[in-house]
Amino acid sequence: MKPAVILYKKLPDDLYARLAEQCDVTEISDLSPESQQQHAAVFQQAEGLLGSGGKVNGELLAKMPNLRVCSSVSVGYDNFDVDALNQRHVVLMHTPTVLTETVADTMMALVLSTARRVPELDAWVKAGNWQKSIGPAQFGIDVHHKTLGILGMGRIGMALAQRAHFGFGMKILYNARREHEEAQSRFGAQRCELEALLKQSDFVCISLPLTEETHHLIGAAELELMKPDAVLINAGRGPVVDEQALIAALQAGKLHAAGLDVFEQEPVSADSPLLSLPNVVTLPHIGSATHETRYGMMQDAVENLIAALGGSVEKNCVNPQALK
Ligand SMILES: NC(=O)C1=CN([C@@H]2O[C@H](COP(=O)(O)OP(=O)(O)OC[C@H]3O[C@@H](n4cnc5c(N)ncnc54)[C@H](OP(=O)(O)O)[C@@H]3O)[C@@H](O)[C@H]2O)C=CC1
Ligand SMILES: O=CC(=O)O
Repeated sequence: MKPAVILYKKLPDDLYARLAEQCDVTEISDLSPESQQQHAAVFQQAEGLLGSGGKVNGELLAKMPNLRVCSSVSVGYDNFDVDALNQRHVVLMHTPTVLTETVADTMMALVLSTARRVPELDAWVKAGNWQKSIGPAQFGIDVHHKTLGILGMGRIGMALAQRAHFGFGMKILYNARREHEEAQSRFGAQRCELEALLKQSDFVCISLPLTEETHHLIGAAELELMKPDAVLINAGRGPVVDEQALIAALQAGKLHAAGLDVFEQEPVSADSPLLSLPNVVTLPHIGSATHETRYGMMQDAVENLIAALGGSVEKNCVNPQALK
């Protein structure tokens, strides 16, 4: 008999067919309490769960006594209670690597668009304001040969460093829990304490996961350490930055600009002051959102689920120890 699987994300037809060939699939819209109530019997039976977004915690696991594998269409897994999964011997699969280069492209886009004020000046031109030669009021700041500080020198941090160093001649600083020798040898990247990185960087780029340690890692005190003409880029998770502190720092002119792909609350509230500050570039969490990469992530998530349901967790598993 095929294992019962809940799918809470739309898949392209070919990937749906591949999943359905191996699993007995029930599609639902999301993991909301209403959905859990409406499909209680399906949750009760399911051995696998595939999708993205939504909290998977002890409360949900209690409704899924047969669950063996969760497969997330994301690399970040802060919405999963991994301790609760481990206790229940449920393995969690995710999609690192396939999205790395695309997310690094997005971060570089935020670096360039904040420095050169691309969205702001685009709106200015389209509003008919370009009536004579531009002057200092339209100038930006250079990116090339500046110092880029990376918080979280993992897969995405490395791909960003590659672009910044080889493409833009930038000096690379980083903060991570351990030394990354490859970053040193490939990009001459220097590992720094957080305080030194914040003081020295022209661009501070966050590619950190959200954990208890990284929650509000960047608050008022940290923003105060940054140069007044520095730019903060966050494509990790919103709550790594204390958003109220960031708003206050931007309003007080303590930073040159911010580029944000992630927010404390998503979608960001329409009345957030971040949306009316001209020096803030906002994106709707599109780090990995290209047709090619999103397809690749869904494909990996399907294969990860099938492999893990068959007992194979060599690749893309967050908690292989849960199988023991
Ligand atoms: N905006 C978007 O659309 C996307 C956002 N993301 C976010 O990016 C994150 C990173 O992805 P990826 O690069 O693949 O992950 P990795 O696991 O490869 O890298 C994470 C890095 O963060 C470092 N780190 C973790 N905790 C701390 C800490 N407390 N202090 C300092 N450094 C720390 C790790 O350090 P060490 O090396 O020392 O272990 C590691 O270098 C994801 O978890 C997700 O939240 C990912 C994809 C898309
Ligand atoms: O935010 C996206 C992810 O893959 O993590």
